[in-house]
Amino acid sequence: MSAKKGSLKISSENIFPIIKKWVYSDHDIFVRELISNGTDAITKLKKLDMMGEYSLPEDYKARIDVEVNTEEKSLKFTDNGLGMTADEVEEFITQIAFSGATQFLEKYKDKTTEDDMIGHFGLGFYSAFMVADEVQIDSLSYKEGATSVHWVSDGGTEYEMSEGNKEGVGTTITLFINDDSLEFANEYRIREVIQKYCDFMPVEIFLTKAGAETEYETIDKDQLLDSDEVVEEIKDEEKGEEKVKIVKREVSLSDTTPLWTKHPNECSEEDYREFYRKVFLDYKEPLFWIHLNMDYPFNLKGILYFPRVNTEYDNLEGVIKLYNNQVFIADNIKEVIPEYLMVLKGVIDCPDLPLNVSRSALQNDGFVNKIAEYISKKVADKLAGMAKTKRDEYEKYWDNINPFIKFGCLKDEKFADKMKSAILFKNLEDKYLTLEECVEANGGKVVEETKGEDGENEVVEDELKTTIYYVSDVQQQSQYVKMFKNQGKDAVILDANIDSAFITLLEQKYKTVRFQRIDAGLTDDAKEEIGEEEKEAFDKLSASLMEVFRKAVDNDKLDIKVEKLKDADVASMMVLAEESRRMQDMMKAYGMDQMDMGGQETLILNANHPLVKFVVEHKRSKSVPVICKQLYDLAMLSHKRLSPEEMTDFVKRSNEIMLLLTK
Ligand SMILES: Nc1ncnc2c1ncn2[C@@H]1O[C@H](COP(=O)(O)OP(=O)(O)OP(=O)(O)O)[C@@H](O)[C@H]1O
Repeated sequence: MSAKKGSLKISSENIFPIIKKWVYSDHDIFVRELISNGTDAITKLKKLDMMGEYSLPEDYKARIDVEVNTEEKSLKFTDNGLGMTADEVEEFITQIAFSGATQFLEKYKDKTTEDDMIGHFGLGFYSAFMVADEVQIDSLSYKEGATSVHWVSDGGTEYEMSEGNKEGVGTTITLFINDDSLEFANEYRIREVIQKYCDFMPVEIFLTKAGAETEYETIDKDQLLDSDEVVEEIKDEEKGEEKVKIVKREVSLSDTTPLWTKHPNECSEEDYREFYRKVFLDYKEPLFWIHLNMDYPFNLKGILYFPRVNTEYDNLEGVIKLYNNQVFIADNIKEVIPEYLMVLKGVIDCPDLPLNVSRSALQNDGFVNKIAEYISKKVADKLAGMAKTKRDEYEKYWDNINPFIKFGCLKDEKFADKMKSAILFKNLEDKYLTLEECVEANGGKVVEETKGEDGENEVVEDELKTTIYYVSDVQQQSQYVKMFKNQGKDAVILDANIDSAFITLLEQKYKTVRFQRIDAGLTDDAKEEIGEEEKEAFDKLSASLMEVFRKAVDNDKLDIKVEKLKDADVASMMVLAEESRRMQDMMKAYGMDQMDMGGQETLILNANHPLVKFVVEHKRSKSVPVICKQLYDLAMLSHKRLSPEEMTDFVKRSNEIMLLLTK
């Protein structure tokens, strides 16, 4: 061919300055773009072979070679794909790719944050100019009689094309790295970038350093492969061993058949664990995983892991890596993965995703919403299935996974519906019960729909509801737990932050169930009945106790109730109506806990206890104010945390009381 010069047609200003100072924080994406172009070229060549339009050499092995030349400050990307003729370079590179890149930049040049975009697909070949002053293409097309072509452009608007000397079908793209991007002319940096984007590319990728000395390795002779280049045979007569020195075998940077592309039946438990360690660098074993594998109505493969998290110390943010045909796109794309699944770690590969559009468009994309729905459904199916068929195993995970499941139920009604019988409650004996089992144990029945004749949801009277008692802090509420156990009653442990909102959701859904914290009130079983004949005297006693206590703790609004408790060990306790507690929890969640919403605690005094009796009988004693304050604080302690001042007072007073023992 005769040498040809030309200029890239642009309407107004030059796009290259824009490309160079392109706002991506990740200039490194050119690696992904060039390697994906090479992969596409290889796929096309294989297709031509399958269609009988070309026949691949017997020993054909698809590969992409990346060569870094630190002296020349250049990078070469070579693929053995279908190659391009001079006309095709003209068409694909100087026309289509160029106008594609121009359009792309036009669209995004005003967007300053990365958040506005997803995936950055689309800039393509011209992304090379983000890091290079000059780019060369050497290509030989698969077509019969094709001659090789050499194209060069120095990042201006001019290019030159002439006959080249590329041997072997395929394409080499050479980048002469600009001074601002010299980091990419370093083999360690480039290895890192390839691993970031191309870890699971479907073609093997080899990285070499120009001018590097040949490396060797010694292996047992019986390990020798046909492809090995033998340098020397080593015989150890004494040991009777035969070894061979070979040129060090190449190791591909990409795993071309990542686990998610395999059928679940072909993967062992250890495969899943190893993949998890490798991809997420998390050496804590995952709890379990879900392998997604779907062809219809859209293509989606992936593996989602439930990580073992320590909710107290670890942050709950997971990582979901998104791929398009094994090419890494981005982490944690909220639009594709339902928010409550963001605690998981996993990979999702979806070739059908429209990745070159902005995030705001994704939010309203029906297809993207369907993917999110599908993922959510699969997770629910897996959990519900496990709860049904492997209950023991599921129970073991429950403490770990329950906050996430509850969050999911609050966020997504469909998920909540599917999880209905997979929600567990741990009781005081560390047994796990479903809601149904809990309600039945309390003599009730779960009724989901309580619609009246007019179709409206009926209000169910409290008396007709089954109450499930719960403990939110086993240590703090131990006094109540003991009382409960003594009465032969049971309660469930709900100690996650999310539980308050979650039980409210359950009560809305199941109108015949209500939840009450164990210290929300006194159950009838806890107190002795007061006979008619003693009522008057008892009321008097109550009134006088109230007066003494209110004075002692200096709070004339303090709500006090005197009861005869069956448990003689309990002198005082605090109760707070469930509605008031939920209101307080809600206020706390909205950061408004400073606001006084009324709904005070009630101090219960046990008229059967000797200390309370002492107060009644010795109202004028000097010890009475101290006893009252102490009883009040003790009741408070097992109810909520004391403030620092209250705690200081309590400790000081306790010491004073002990001093009395020494006298
Ligand atoms: N290594 C290559 N081998 C063969 N053809 C190539 C190669 N690189 C680029 N091309 C041709 O140039 C065209 C333009 O490439 P470019 O990377 O700019 O866009 P694209 O790959 O079509 O789309 P995108 O990168 O946005 O997904 C490609 O469609 C392809 O026909």
